[in-house]
Amino acid sequence: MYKRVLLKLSGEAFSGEGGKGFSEEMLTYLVKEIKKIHNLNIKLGIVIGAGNIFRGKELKDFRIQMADQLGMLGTVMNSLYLKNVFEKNGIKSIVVSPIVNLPSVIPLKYDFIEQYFEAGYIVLFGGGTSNPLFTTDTAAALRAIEMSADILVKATKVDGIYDKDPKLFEDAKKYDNITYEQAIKEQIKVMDTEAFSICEKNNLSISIINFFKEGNLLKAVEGENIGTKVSH
Ligand SMILES: Nc1ncnc2c1ncn2[C@@H]1O[C@H](COP(=O)(O)OP(=O)(O)O)[C@@H](O)[C@H]1O
Ligand SMILES: O=c1ccn([C@@H]2O[C@H](COP(=O)(O)OP(=O)(O)O)[C@@H](O)[C@H]2O)c(=O)[nH]1
Repeated sequence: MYKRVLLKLSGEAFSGEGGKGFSEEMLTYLVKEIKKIHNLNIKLGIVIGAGNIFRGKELKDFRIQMADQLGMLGTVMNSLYLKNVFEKNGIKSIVVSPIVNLPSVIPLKYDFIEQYFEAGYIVLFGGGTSNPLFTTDTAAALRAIEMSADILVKATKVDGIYDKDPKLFEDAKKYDNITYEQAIKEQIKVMDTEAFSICEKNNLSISIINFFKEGNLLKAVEGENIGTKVSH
């Protein structure tokens, strides 16, 4: 079982696939899935996207730098939202972010992260990488390395990495294992090339799983390869 896990959650984990906003049903499901791994006494960091609010690319009339800043703020909003949901369910968490100064957001300081873990908090990393032109996949890779995670779990809406987009091609074939090199060469869209590259350089394995299948998150943390594992 992995002991230090960075979980990348799409904003769609809050809204349901393809949706916007916050769904009560989805949040109940999210809490149930998180409780299964939180009880295992692992050090858990979470990077949340903002696809349920803004994705920079979706704001067509905006300059991308502007749109991406809205996206990054969205990730902080989601982090605070999740902190509140966790609180109501007896789960201790803390929001850290380099981009905003708010009373319930703690500035990102590497030296303190371990103390939050030791005190039993889930650390919610908001604000992405703090730079436009990136996505939260890259932020997840960065934070995973910074917290010395054993694994980066990308919980998304497909069962893993396929030889082509499974949402578009019925005959797409899933890889159980793939190297970073192959993922980059084949320009696999499920995660940014930057994220693959950061993980490759730092020898951090990635587990791509379908978040919307009950029990998948627990299995991934227990080390079962239920989706696709990206490694050397
Ligand atoms: N080769 C591929 N294997 C798996 N998924 C792919 C592939 N190419 C494109 N995709 C698409 O990538 C999507 C997941 O990426 P993305 O939408 O960025 O996830 P998230 O919002 O969870 O960060 C899937 O819905 C899938 O349709
Ligand atoms: O380092 C970052 C991370 C995120 N974003 C912006 O925030 C949005 C939300 O993140 P993402 O698309 O990764 O969300 P997800 O698809 O995972 O819900 C992105 O589209 C970007 O516009 C950004 O500019 N820099």
